[in-house]
Amino acid sequence: MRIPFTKMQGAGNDFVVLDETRASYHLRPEHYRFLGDRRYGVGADQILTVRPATQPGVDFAYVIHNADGGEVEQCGNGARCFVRFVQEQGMTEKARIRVQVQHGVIELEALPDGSVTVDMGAPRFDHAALPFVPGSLMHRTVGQAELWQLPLSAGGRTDTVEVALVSMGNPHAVLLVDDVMNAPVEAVGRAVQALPAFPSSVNVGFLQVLDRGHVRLRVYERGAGETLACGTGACAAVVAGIRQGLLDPSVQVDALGGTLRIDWQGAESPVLMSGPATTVYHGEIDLPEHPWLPEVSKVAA
Ligand SMILES: N[C@@H](CCC[C@H](N)C(=O)O)C(=O)O
Repeated sequence: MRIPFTKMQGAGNDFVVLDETRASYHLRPEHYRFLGDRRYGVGADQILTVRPATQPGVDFAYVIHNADGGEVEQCGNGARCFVRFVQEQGMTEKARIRVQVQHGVIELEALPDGSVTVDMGAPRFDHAALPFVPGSLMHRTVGQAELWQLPLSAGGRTDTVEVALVSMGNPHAVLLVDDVMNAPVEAVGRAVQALPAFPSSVNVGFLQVLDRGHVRLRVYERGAGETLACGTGACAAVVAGIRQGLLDPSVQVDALGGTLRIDWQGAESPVLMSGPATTVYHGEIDLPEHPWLPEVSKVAA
């Protein structure tokens, strides 16, 4: 089957975008994995599929798959690219769009300067929302945040890292670091994801606070490995920093691939995320009925 696609990126977090508003391709997880593969397919951190809305008062639905083929609840950078996509394809003339994602409805606004602001909804901290199963893990309270001590074993040694847990619809564990460029992002990210306390795995953010309105962030994503930026990761990291009393309500987040602005007034107020969204190219790909990829090409679980 030959299918059209659009390659997009938001702050370097890259996407294959599919339009299923007129026809459904009935793709299986191995197809998404193939599309996301950088050698055998197109290559992307996530695959976004635009579909018709199934609820009143909502403009579109979109479904998100990680590069490993797993479906996920939410994607911040993807939401901004989604808006650009439906505008550029002439699918809507609205500047404000309501869209269904797996975990609810989010609102997006295309700004005249070409950037997009997304209302990502209120963060949640209850364990069921992540999900997080603490068992006998210890925690302490700093400001309004609970910091959980996670034991990580590597090379015969056990270290402990402290994380704040935030759900932005999808799960995030956020660690504070002094120097994010030299943080062991992959080793610690993989070890945290593998803990039984995170039965659905978790996105792991490494946050360096530069000042009360400016941070650096790297994220080891569930199902994609380290990406150049993670929108929900930026929201979660800023929320975690504000709750620990380290950050003001409006923060510039420098990711490896670009800059995002995150605003949060606390409590039940929504997290607002602004940043770039760019179309890279349009193409078509022949999708095998039974795509094959070597084990070695598997992305992080
Ligand atoms: N890159 C994304 C997040 C994509 C989903 C994430 N990997 C997960 O599994 O939850 C973003 O910009 O938010």
